[in-house]
Amino acid sequence: MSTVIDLQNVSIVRSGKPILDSVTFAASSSERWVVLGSNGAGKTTMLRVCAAQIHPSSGQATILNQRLGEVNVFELRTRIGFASSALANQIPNSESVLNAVMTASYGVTGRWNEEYDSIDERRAMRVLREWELEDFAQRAFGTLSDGERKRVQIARSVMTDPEMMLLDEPVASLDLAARELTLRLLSGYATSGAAPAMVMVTHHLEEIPAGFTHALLLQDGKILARGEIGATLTSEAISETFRFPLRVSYQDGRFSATAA
Ligand SMILES: Nc1ncnc2c1ncn2[C@@H]1O[C@H](COP(=O)(O)OP(=O)(O)OP(=O)(O)O)[C@@H](O)[C@H]1O
Repeated sequence: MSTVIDLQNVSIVRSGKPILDSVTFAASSSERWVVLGSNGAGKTTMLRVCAAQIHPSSGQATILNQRLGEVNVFELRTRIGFASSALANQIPNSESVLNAVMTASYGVTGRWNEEYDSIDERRAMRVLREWELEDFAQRAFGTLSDGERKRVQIARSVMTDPEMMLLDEPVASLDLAARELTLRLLSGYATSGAAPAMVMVTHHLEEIPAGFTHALLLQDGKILARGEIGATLTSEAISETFRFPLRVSYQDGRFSATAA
């Protein structure tokens, strides 16, 4: 077991305001974290620090044993799987699904002049199969439904066999069937022995895949609570996080919340 994320007093300041405020957080390779918080709490910002996409304004961020500010982030990013809508928006609509996944090998979103080996293509096809996307391999990315696009984002993020996987709202806005299919696949991946460390951002307890082990609650850029998932996702802590009285339930590995 090794530490994959080590944030020490990390602050991110934008327009003179701290949007992450002295965050100290560590995650190890055997942990699957969910990050919850209301709109604007700083979840995506924190995930982008972990993805080596932004540097702390102050404090230290060490990702996969590389300290941000002292390393080539382009190399580091190839070791990190990152699935987000912002990244998916950069994939050209005309790109085939196979290419949308395969181009992750080069850290690019559209195919240009890179030379791919047949091994890249075989791996991309295997990843598409694992995420139940093989029938879409030759379809243009722009013709997919939201649910299919979200799964392509995830498939793309695992293409490089990453040492850490970061997911920004991987099932937000999906219909019930698409959400449950994606959560089942994510849960299977999270609980397979080969899975890397995972950190997933979401707004909804219903969107936490079974098998996630830890939770972190953010509010106004600060950590309110963190720890083992069952002990952290209490009605009290979730009510405080969302500043609304909520009751948390747990059944068959899944959490849910309703107004108290
Ligand atoms: N470049 C920027 N300049 C100024 N403010 C910013 C900048 N980037 C983010 N913010 C602000 O920082 C806060 C945290 O943003 P972030 O996207 O991390 O929140 P979030 O918890 O992911 O929110 P949501 O759940 O709505 O996606 C927000 O209030 C946002 O408006």
